[in-house]
Amino acid sequence: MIRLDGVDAAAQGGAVPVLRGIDLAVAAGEQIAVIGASGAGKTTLLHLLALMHGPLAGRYTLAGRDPWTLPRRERQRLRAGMALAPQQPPLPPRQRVAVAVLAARLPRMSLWRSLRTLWSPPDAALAQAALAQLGVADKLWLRVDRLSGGERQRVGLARLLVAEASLWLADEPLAALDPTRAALVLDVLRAQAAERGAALVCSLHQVDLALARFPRVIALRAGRIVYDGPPAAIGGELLQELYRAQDEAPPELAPLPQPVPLPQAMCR
Ligand SMILES: Nc1ncnc2c1ncn2[C@@H]1O[C@H](COP(=O)(O)OP(=O)(O)OP(=O)(O)O)[C@@H](O)[C@H]1O
Repeated sequence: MIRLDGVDAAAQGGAVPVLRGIDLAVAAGEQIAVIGASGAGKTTLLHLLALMHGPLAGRYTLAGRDPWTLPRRERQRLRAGMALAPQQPPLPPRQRVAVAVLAARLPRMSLWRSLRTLWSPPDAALAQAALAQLGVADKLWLRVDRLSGGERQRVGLARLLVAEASLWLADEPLAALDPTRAALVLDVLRAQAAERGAALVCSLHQVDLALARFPRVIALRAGRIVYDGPPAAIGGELLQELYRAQDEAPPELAPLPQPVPLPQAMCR
């Protein structure tokens, strides 16, 4: 489905390489977790896969073609086959949840149908079914700015379920959820992606869930893939190495200056 060969890439809006020498293949219907410390390049990798920006070096191949050599329209058509759920879903605050969810289907719709969807969503039942899977069906007609952080995140994920995409990219989809809800939501994402035959690439800080629920795990450290394979072969040493910066003792702080005693007159 997708191949990256020797790819260097900057973060979106950046110019210097954040990812270096990335070799990676994503097959149709595969489920992959991407782990790594903050700043390791997980979001950049997901954005790169989603065709949000091209590589600085190396080659991106989708279904045998390099999308970055195609006309923009053609590339947009390829992009319409992918759905990205960003860390913070960019949902218009005054929009109804039903409209926000169904907006994920707009790239595949005619102009007339997309205008109708935004005005009076004809597929509200579809949005409701997706929201129900994620435990937020009762929010269908609520305004987006009335949602809690965790509800908002699940509305963002409901967009994957309705998007009719063959590649789902979820960037830290559990960040705003409590541990019980996080495991349930991850199971729904995995089951629904499998049912629809979509590949799922998911960046996660919950390493335990990544190792327990995904058949393939990619570990990034400082923009390089340091592991790509089944979770069973990931040892404690590799995990320590991945998150080493977090384990290091904090730098010794210089002592704070002693408070200067105020003159008696100012203390009354
Ligand atoms: N617009 C930008 N310009 C330059 N550098 C950027 C830009 N955006 C992000 N970066 C840098 O790119 C690196 C990788 O960022 P990225 O968001 O991909 O990491 P991440 O692994 O997803 O982190 P986190 O787990 O904290 O979300 C970081 O060092 C970050 O500071």
